[in-house]
Amino acid sequence: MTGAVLALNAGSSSFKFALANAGAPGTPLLWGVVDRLGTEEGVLSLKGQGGAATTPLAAPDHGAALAALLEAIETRCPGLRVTAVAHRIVHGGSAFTAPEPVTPALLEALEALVPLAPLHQPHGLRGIRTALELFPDAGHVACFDTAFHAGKPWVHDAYALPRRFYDEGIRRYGFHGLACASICRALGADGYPLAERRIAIAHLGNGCSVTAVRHGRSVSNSMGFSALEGLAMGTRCGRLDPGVLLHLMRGGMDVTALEALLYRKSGLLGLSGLSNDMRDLARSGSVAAEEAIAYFIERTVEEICRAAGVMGGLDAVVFSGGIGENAADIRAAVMARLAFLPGAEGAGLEMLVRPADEEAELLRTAAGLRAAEQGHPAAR
Ligand SMILES: Nc1ncnc2c1ncn2[C@@H]1O[C@H](COP(=O)(O)OP(=O)(O)O)[C@@H](O)[C@H]1O
Ligand SMILES: CC(=O)OP(=O)(O)O
Ligand SMILES: [Mg+2]
Repeated sequence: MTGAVLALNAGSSSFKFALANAGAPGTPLLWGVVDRLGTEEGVLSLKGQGGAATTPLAAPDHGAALAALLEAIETRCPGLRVTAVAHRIVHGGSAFTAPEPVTPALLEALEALVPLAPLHQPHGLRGIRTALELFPDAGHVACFDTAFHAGKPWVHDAYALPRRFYDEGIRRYGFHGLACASICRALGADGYPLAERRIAIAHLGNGCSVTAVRHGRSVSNSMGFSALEGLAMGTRCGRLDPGVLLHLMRGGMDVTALEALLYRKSGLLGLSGLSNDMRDLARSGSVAAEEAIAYFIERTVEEICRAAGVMGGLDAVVFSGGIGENAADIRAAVMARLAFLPGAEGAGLEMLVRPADEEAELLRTAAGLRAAEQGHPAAR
């Protein structure tokens, strides 16, 4: 009996898990998500062992979501021995560019990055602490959103500040790396000629980014030092002239108020005055909701064009994330604007849709960790 591996993924509007036999991480036994965190329409969805089910959860926060997920695992897979847990940690900073076994020193280092990812890092770390208590005999490994982008060219890693700031870690790290890695792996498995292609991964969820991927490697990501830069997101502002920050600070706004403004009150929510959720905006019909959607599309087009420029051309756009996977009208609007781009061998720009399967990457890593501990060749 090899035991089971568990993946925990704390997103900004969702908490997800997947559970698989250690010997078959590619076919999860049970998968679940608590979605629409912080709203009255929270919902727990489960698939796999025990069948598909959805249950409403009023105003769940990340803590309540994690508890509901762990309870579902216990109820649906009683007595299962979890031998390894892989955790999505959004920010690895400059020190962590590959999966890291969880140790007290690692937790301390990751805690120091909480201010750089306030919508994610505390919840990822909460997942680790809770799972350490629940599965004390399992191996735990932290996997970083930033890691996929770690090898990108310096010009896409630096801000034009004095050099010492780069040396101090003020860099454009980029995020959504586990999602990008899962998409590249899935494309490769489908026989897509990734090694010869320039693709833009438009990860459009509650957090949104565009990654330029050439020959299967990240060249640039629209997010930067934090997961604030780039596209307009559910509640995050994306691109903003830093002069606005100076102005607001001169007007008396402190760090706490600025953080709340930029991370929690802006983006689709701020523009529409209604909701961070594209589903709500799509059915609202209000002028402000329409404008928020138009703004979202415009920024997405701009960032995909930037990716094309960076790679000297573009062969395909891959849509993923809650919006990218589900909102066909948003995809169509973005692709219509990009129709002028020639695509591979002049055949037109290709559009692909792939799930952001961060859990798949995490399960693979967890299974590899276990195999490595047992000296098994599958660890390679
Ligand atoms: N059917 C849908 N149509 C349009 N947008 C959707 C749909 N389902 C989800 N979304 C959007 O996706 C977002 C959640 O994206 P997701 O990638 O699951 O979350 P997270 O960024 O928290 O990981 C929601 O806030 C909503 O804007
Ligand atoms: C990094 C990030 O924004 O992640 P998510 O889209 O899961 O919130
Ligand atoms: Mg996500």
